[in-house]
Amino acid sequence: MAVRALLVANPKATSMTPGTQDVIARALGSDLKVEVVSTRHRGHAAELASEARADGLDLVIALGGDGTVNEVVNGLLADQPSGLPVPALAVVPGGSTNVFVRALGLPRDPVEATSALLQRVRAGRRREVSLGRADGRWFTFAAGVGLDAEVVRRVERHRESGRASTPGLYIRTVAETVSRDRLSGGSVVTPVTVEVPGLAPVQLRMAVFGNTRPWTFVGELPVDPFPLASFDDDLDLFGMRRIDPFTVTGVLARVLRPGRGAGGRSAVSLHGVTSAVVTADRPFPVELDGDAVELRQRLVVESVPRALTVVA
Ligand SMILES: Nc1ncnc2c1ncn2[C@@H]1O[C@H](COP(=O)(O)OP(=O)(O)OP(=O)(O)O)[C@@H](O)[C@H]1O
Repeated sequence: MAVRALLVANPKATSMTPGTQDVIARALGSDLKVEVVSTRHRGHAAELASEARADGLDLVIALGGDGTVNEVVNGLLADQPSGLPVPALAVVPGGSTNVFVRALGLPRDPVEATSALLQRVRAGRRREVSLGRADGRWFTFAAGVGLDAEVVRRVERHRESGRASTPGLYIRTVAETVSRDRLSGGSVVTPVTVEVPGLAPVQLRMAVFGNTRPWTFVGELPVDPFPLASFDDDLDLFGMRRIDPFTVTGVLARVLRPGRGAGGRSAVSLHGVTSAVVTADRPFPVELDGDAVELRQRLVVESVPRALTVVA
């Protein structure tokens, strides 16, 4: 019997065109009984995924960037009557960075990825992956606070004013945020306190909880501050005590070499983090899977093993 699937396509994702979506939908339709819906607004992908579960579909395919994947995951795992099976997730990359799908080992090119995905569907290749949760909201590869979240927030503002999402935009925004923070005496990036059970609280200017590796990419280059992170394990924490230009440049130079980790005196690295609480004196920005969410004054982060089945 053909697999019943829903393709949730974000037409606003960076590398999506109507032609790409059409070609991918037709290719998937050759093997699957697939319905195609384009998202019409932020949050729509979550609604569609939640409905797909209620309708008893086998598979939900996200076509877009990491924001679309994040929404689909949150829709699939949203509260529903108990016992309702959760459809498996598959992803075809259509965004700018596409961290989750690349971490699953699928090609970056959407057409190549569709072909690889169809082979895996035919072979019945599925795996369970761990996920993270931040104040109840699911994340697939990373949750960040401090410098990282401030940069994401600023990049989003640039994108709203028409700038394209490119590695250069991120690098310029990191440099701009670090130098403004320095000139303002540290008031641009809110310092946070991170508490992990069993360890003394630590004051950080940046903290990223990673669910897989690499954390992200700069173009082709993986950024790999937590080389032990894996979908089969709890979370990793990569933190920085200082974010002056010298420290940031040094840490960046290390994490751009895969497998080495962050290291250095100002970096904090922890593997196997099951939960953490982040607090600050004032509301601080948070990013989940590369998208800014509402400011928080306290954030509870937890690891959820074997949370979701994916075709990979
Ligand atoms: N029709 C739409 N109009 C405006 N925004 C939308 C629409 N559909 C989805 N979105 C929003 O677009 C945002 C960005 O999408 P997504 O992350 O998939 O692409 P991207 O930013 O290009 O990729 P990446 O995260 O890999 O850089 C998501 O947060 C999603 O909520």
